[in-house]
Amino acid sequence: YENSSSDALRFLSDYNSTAEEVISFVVSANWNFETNLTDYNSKLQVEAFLEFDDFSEAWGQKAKTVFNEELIDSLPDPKDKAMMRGIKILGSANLKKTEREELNVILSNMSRIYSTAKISLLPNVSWSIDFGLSETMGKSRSYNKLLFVWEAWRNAAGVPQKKLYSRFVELSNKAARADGFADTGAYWRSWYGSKTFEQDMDKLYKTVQPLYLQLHAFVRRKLYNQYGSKYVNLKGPIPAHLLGNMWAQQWNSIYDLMIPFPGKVDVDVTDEMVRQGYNVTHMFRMAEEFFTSLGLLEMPKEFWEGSMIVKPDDRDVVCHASAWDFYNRKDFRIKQCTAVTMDDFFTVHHEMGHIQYFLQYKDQPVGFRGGANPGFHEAIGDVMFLSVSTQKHLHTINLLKSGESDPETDINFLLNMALQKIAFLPFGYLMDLWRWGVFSEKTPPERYNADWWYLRTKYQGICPPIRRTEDDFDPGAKFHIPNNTPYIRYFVSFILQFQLHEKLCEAANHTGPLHTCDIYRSKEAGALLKKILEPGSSRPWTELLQETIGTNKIDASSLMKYFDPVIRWLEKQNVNETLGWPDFMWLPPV
Ligand SMILES: C[C@H](NC(=O)O)C(=O)O
Ligand SMILES: [Zn+2]
Repeated sequence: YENSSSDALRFLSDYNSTAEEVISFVVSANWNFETNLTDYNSKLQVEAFLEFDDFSEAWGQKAKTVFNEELIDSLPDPKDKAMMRGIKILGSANLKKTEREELNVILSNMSRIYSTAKISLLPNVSWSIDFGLSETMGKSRSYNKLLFVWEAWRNAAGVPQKKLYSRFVELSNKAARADGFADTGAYWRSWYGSKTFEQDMDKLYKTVQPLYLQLHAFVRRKLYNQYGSKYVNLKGPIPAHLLGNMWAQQWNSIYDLMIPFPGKVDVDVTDEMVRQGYNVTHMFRMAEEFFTSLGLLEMPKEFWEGSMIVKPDDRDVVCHASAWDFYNRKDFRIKQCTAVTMDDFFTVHHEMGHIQYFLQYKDQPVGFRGGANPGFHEAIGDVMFLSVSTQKHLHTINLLKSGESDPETDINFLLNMALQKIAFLPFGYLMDLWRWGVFSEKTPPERYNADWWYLRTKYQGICPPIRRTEDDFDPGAKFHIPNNTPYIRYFVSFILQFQLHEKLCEAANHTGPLHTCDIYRSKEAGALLKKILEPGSSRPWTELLQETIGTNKIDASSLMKYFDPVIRWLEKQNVNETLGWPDFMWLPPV
């Protein structure tokens, strides 16, 4: 190739066809490891990632040496410019061979430590996070049993990661800085195309914080009623193990402690699913039919042949659910250790939302097979489930006897949704606030845990139920840290999904409150969604959003509109409550 625009375009098309084969090979090796966590598969996974580094280096160096900035700037199509710029980012291929190997081995080990961590409650009964531990955190109402599980999980899954993680940060930053980024966090934020992304997110969080404070005060009062004044301080942070979830990130498992109007129809249809003999395949087929009812694409046969939808009983796997694009325009899979529950029915839709996105942009060049920004990818499936979880839809699919609602049932429903969506917002925000601090080195290894708990108390208003020291590494006990999956995408998604829901409901000619909208079978809604998904990451997300839903901002007004009835109800419940946690340093007695 020489430094000419015709050669640049030839280079890009050659890259695109070669990249598919290499990426497909790497994804397969990664799949084989995550669905069978053996030493042998880890070795093959690391080797595949090293081959990908060689590929990135070869093509990246060529892009950097043959085509200069002026030429790239002169390319007429902004898509070609963007693609060329992407190829020039070498990532871990910037590192020496020995460092590349070290980095990939660390990532493989952190992933395996997390997914194989088990704790035993009884002799020869050991539980992993997905089978036993999460269920206990959701169901137990014993302060001390919750505490035992909460601490044991952090000892098994978090502590062993700490030294691996600090070395990972060094290597990851070295690679990012060689690409011209300040650190890994700056590289991750660059995917959102905003020079003021950190400020944007801080402003966005401030718009939803008042809603969170109302929910937090209400839930704290209910936990005070349940566990007493010894363990719950009505002016202090809530002990983190009492919220029904291993990470206190979503609180719907303790909804039964606070049902506003008991005796109404139960929005959690798990029992009915089991009664009707639902199996996992049926859950996947139901989700698929929701998408095809909108005129969107069905799952290809390779999906049904290749997916892993239940936990195998003969080997260790990464159970945390995920959706996979093999970048060969043929293989698309979900890996999920699915149980017949409403929570898992939600996750099936979440993961299938990713697959639908993959299918819609599969004919884009490889470099554009991604979300318009990562928050889009996390939002699609959740938007579908905002319709599926309505009484109207659950009645339509025969999981509820009546689709009729009334104001009190609405409050019940909206509180349950608030415990999933509003409770999540500070957690979704702080996960990468902590990591951006780590990558920028404001948070050095000797302050990993202290800074983590400062953010957990500052934003979530929760506190550790027992003393924490720097021998602990509590961030490591949350999947996305050892598995190096960025997280601000979920914060963006949990707000964006209500904007999309509102516009899809308009397209579906929905009338009435937003929270009762079900877009099922609306071809108009499907057509609008298709317009959002097809471009992948080939266009700036702000332009795409402006063109499709009439705004170029992530904005919480739709979320506030959806939850308005329950926020007003909470404000009434909280008239005598302290909002926030002025006793910031309070801790429960051990
Ligand atoms: C919200 C996020 N979802 C996901 O990983 O798919 C989580 O589970 O922590
Ligand atoms: Zn996801």
